[in-house]
Amino acid sequence: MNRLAALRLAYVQRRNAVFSSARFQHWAARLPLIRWIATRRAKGAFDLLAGFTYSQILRAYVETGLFDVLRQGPCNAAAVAHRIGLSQEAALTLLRAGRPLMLSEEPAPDHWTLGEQGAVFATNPGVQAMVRHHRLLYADLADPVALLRADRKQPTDLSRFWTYAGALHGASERGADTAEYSALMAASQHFVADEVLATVDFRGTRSLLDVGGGHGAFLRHIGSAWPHLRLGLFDLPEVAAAGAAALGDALGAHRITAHPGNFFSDFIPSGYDMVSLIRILHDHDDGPAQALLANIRKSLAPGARLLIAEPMARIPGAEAMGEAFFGLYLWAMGSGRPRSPGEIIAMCRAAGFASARFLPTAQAVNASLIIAAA
Ligand SMILES: C[S@@+](CC[C@H](N)C(=O)[O-])C[C@H]1O[C@@H](n2cnc3c(N)ncnc32)[C@H](O)[C@@H]1O
Repeated sequence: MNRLAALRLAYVQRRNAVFSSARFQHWAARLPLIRWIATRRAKGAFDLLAGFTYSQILRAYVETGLFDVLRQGPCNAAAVAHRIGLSQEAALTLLRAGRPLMLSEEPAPDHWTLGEQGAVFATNPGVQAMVRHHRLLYADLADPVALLRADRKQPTDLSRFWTYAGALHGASERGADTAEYSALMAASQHFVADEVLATVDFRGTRSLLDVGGGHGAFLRHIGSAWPHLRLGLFDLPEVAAAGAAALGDALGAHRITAHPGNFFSDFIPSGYDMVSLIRILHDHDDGPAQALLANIRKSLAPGARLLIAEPMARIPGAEAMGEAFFGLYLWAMGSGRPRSPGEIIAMCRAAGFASARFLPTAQAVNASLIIAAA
């Protein structure tokens, strides 16, 4: 351990000893400036304690259709109850529970409307699809210690969801089982594509190959914004075929090439001057992720670029999204982990890329970006 790390460690141990002393807590609650900090910390601590309740309130808003009801205009509790199929008392409890979370608001007595957060959720089918999907993670996290002790050796609700979908370990897609995950990915894709469009200039790029491109939602966004781009979609055979057909209908078949294959064991087609990996790398453990990067690197001519877009770990201001949320999500899924930009850049260099750099985005919870050049 170097001197700086030793000093940091000593400081953190000393700080924790002070913070955990009952005398310090008593004193901090009384001194004006410290009290402000202590109150904020206490609120943070309470949110940690109670956060699962907030998420379940949100889920109830989505699953009862309460957002849709409130979206249509002010409504009294009796009408809300009738429309979402709850007793009036239960509906009122839910309306009131969502009020401090800014999901609902009561601007005039018994006139309920959407709150500030509610207005965002209500108009966003992608976020609502995520909320619905999280019932699986919630079930897997019911006993978090058991989940961790199982060391990813036992199936979970999330691993079943993704395995049926054929998304992991190179399994083939199995017909209707893919519908739920494809719809989920497509519904949430515009968050990622918007970050990419706001950050990356495609003017000098002639062709783009999306590896693990699913049903083509990412290419549809980028291809609509940049009509000169020739587009390739690489995914497991059944996915690539369905995705390319839908993309062809949307953007014109002449612009689209389907590349069915397994990105671990098949060649990645060459001739593209940009390859994208959108929400792919974090799904895979270090060995396969490194092999995938090397496979892509082999396909690229000098100067061609790789774009990686996904939620990353250790992004300032979005730390909990990375290591807390995605850390546990991917653990429960049974494969992959969120990586910091530094880790991904090191992996790109190890795969033979000449350079790799981090591009910050406005909303890191949607995705951060790395661009690597061959
Ligand atoms: C998490 S989804 C991401 C889809 C899309 N990139 C997005 O952001 O919406 C993972 C995608 O990788 C594909 N995939 C998984 N394993 C694969 C493999 N071994 N070869 C090719 N595609 C694979 C899945 O079919 C799926 O479309």
